[in-house]
Amino acid sequence: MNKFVVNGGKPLNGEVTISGAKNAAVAIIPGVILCDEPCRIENIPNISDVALIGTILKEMGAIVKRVNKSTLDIDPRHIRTHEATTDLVRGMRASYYLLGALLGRYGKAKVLLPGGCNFGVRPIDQHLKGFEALGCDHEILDGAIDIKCREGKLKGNNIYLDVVSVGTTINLMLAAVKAEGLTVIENCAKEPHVVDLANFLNSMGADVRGAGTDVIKIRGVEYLHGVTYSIIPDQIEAGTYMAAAAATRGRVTVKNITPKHLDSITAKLREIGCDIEEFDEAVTVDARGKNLTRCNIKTMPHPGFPTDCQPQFVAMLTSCNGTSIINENVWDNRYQYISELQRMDAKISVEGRLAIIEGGTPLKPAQVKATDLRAGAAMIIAALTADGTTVISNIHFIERGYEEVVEKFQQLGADIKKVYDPEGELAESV
Ligand SMILES: CC(=O)N[C@H]1[C@@H](OP(=O)(O)OP(=O)(O)OC[C@H]2O[C@@H](n3ccc(=O)[nH]c3=O)[C@H](O)[C@@H]2O)O[C@H](CO)[C@@H](O)[C@@H]1O
Ligand SMILES: C=C(OP(=O)(O)O)C(=O)O
Repeated sequence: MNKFVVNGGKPLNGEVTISGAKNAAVAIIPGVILCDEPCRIENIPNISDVALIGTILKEMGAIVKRVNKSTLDIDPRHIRTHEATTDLVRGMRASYYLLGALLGRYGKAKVLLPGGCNFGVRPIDQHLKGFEALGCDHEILDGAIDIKCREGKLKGNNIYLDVVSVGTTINLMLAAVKAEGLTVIENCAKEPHVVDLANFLNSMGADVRGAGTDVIKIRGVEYLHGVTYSIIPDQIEAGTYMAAAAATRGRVTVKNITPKHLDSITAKLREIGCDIEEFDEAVTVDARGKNLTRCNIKTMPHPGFPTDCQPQFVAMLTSCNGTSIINENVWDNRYQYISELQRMDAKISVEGRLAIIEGGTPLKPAQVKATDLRAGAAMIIAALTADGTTVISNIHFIERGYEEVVEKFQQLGADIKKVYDPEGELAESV
């Protein structure tokens, strides 16, 4: 089992280049299924979730070729099945986008229920309600969702989402792009990756309007042509390096980003006392010599503070003076990692959706594990602040969403390496 070994206690310094956004890539790649011609997708992050969705598409018959580290050519014309029932589907959350894409192409889909990070229950009732409104019936059979259009082709409709859901907004956009007539989705998610998918679909000839607002209108089209499309930068990867800069009292310039996507993150870093300088496609976080102080954070759908940066900010706030209160408002159970931070002597208590951090006492090195993707990133940040050697296991979670995480932190001066530990393999298998 691979582990990260981190010798912490040094400020990060320098520049880091952010990769393409995981949560856009994992929507756009299945989106290619809807296209009637081959597509080239650029700025794809080299992460395991992307490898997984690429392999699933290949197994379905698509020709997927890596042109270089960040570019994939995908020819969906050879896909001959509306089914994705390989076990790989359970390895990630975003495999549920195969439902929308296959429904849009075939009017039917059979896809295993998805996996992804465990935050307690992750329902898909809103996805299914939306598909039903577009004219589909579904049943759950052998762990798969089997869904069929009642009349062969999906029909546009008005859909009001009961909760603001990224996955539902994206899945319904995928399903509706080739449906008959007009689909109106209200109470949509507004995340940058929702807008990126809409831009991708429109570049192929779709008619999607309003992405980035509460209401998205999609008029179905018959044909989508091939394109070359570049994925947006990863807002959450950027936020992770920004939090790490603050936690270590360093100075880091995060490059290849869209500063607007980071507004809620830069606002919090300014509030605790960091200097932030914004450029066209970069932002510098300067925390050198600062006496950083507490803040409160409530996670919200975009443009609110992203839940996917919550663990990284909790780890960072352990180093800031005063009591910070976090309100995790999106997921019921996204604090499993806090017991790992407590191993490092973090003074954090959890009361329902609140995490209360008594900051300002240094963390101590320990053996910890990543309990999920962003929790793993939080462990790296915590380890970078702790004087001594911290060993992080379960790093496959981190590799789901961070490209070259060791190399990028090393480039900022961190003492971090990946090691293979055969004993760990035994320990983790029991
Ligand atoms: C692959 C991907 O992009 N994953 C992201 C996506 O997950 P995902 O798309 O799964 O998250 P959603 O936005 O759908 O979930 C938001 C909230 O809606 C609830 N809900 C969702 C769907 C549904 O049918 N019924 C329902 O009640 C969820 O329980 C949760 O409380 O957005 C989350 C919120 O920004 C992020 O944490 C994930 O990183
Ligand atoms: C929770 C996340 O991903 P997923 O929904 O794919 O599990 C994430 O990116 O932080």
